[in-house]
Amino acid sequence: MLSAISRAEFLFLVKKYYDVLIVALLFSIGVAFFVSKLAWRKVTSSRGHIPGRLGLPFIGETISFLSAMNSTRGCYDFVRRRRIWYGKWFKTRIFGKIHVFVPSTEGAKMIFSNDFVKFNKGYVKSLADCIGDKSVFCVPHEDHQRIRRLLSDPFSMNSLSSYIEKFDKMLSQKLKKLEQGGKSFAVLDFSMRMTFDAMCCMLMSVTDEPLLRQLDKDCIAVSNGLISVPVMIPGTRYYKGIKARRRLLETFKDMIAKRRSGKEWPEPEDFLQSMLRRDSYPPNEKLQDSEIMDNLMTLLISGQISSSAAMMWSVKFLDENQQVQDKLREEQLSIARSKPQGASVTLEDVNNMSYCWKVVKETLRMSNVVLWYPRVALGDCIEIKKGWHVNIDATCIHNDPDLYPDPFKFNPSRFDEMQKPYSFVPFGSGPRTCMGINMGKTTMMVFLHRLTTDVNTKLIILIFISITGSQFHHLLPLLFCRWTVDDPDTGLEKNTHLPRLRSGCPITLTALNC
Ligand code: HEM
Repeated sequence: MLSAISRAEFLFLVKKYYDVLIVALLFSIGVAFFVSKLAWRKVTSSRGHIPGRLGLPFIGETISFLSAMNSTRGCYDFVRRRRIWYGKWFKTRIFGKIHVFVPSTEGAKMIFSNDFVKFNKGYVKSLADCIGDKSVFCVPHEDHQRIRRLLSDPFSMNSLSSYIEKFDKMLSQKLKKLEQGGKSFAVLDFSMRMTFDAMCCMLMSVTDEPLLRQLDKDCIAVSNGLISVPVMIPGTRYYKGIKARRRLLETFKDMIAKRRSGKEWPEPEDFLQSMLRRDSYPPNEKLQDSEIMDNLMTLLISGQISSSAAMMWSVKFLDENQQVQDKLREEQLSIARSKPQGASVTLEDVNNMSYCWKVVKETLRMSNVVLWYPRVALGDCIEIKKGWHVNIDATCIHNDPDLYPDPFKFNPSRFDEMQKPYSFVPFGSGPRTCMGINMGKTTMMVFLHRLTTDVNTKLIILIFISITGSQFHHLLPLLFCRWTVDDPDTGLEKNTHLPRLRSGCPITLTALNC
């Protein structure tokens, strides 16, 4: 079009109609402002204000929140109740801060896509004190990008591939022992230990059992202190978290010193080594020791707690939905049959587990191991004021019957259909999306593979099937490893920000059901 008129003609038109152009420009700006205002109004509430109760200054509804935290219904009960009283959008005041719960895909989109621009991560003092202010969770925007980029090594496809094989070997050995023992065990304890050991091996090549258990104990104490009252009183979660952090830092410092002096040199290179290799790199291409240590802690804790809770919920949901379990077992057995006896699961196998991935997605949708994602408004944004906390309520989005018909039914096949944007956000979205998304996903899939296929009697059954003929193939899923949940209690753990069964979901593995 521009080429159709000459420069001189263009200048002539601008000169002649400049007043019309200015009016058109101002009009467009006005329209854009009006449209964005309308969009945000639609996002917040049709009534133009956010309902809710702020209560007394500072205290607000803190006591109700703490009492929900301290109940076996879990802290989301606080949100659930207010949603019944005020509707989907509501505001409240907790520990002196105003919080708005954002329950819609439009709201999630608005916030996720404006991360660092209009919103920043919201976190409490105890979190920064326990995990460290150099953690990727807490650092400001400028450092966040660099740290995130430099932390990406363990999440490359190569690292993931070797992680899967190591994790699988570890897992199948431990499961076999448990199945032989025939005793009840809590899935949560088991999955916490498995994920922690696998992360320690990958990040720092630690395999020594006493050291692993000490690190594990300290990381759990740090994780328990993340959301606590930040006062150093002996016996409190905060106190224990800070003490555990100091012990962890000592151990990490010791490890770093040994590696720098050449006393330890892991082969193949692990995450810590890949960080130390950068010692002579320019500042923006390496992490300082304090950044390495805070982020080691961050990866160990975030890698352990969310994956292990999700693994526990998958066992619970599959136990309550035997048809889904059978369908999953069928898929997993066909993968197991296509491999030599005793071979490890590979990344390629995981990529072929399409139904298993749907089971994992449905588990994450229903369990909501991260209930909501906290952000702070960096400026006024219509009804939201600067400094207010906005919580993207993933739980509400995942339970929305308009997005997920019959939302409390465990139905992995609902993921046969494409999801609407921002309607499935168990790993967050945008620049702060979970860094371990593939690791978390594959950890769960390898776990489900072993749980549904692995038994010592596998070979005997295969021989039996091949002798008796292929017409019995459909019985195969019935013959493999099954489990029974030994405690039907649905109460949740108290005083935690993660929904986890207080029973830890005890199960007994049974090799044969015939
Ligand atoms: C099923 C397992 C997992 C779930 C459901 C999960 C979920 C999440 C969620 C919801 C966030 C926060 C997003 C936000 O605030 O917007 C997050 C952040 C993060 N996750 Fe995960 N996660 C899982 C596994 C892992 C694993 C295995 C690792 C690492 C080994 C990991 C490392 C991280 C890190 C480092 C962040 C902070 C990212 C940032 O702020 O830039 N996660 N995860």
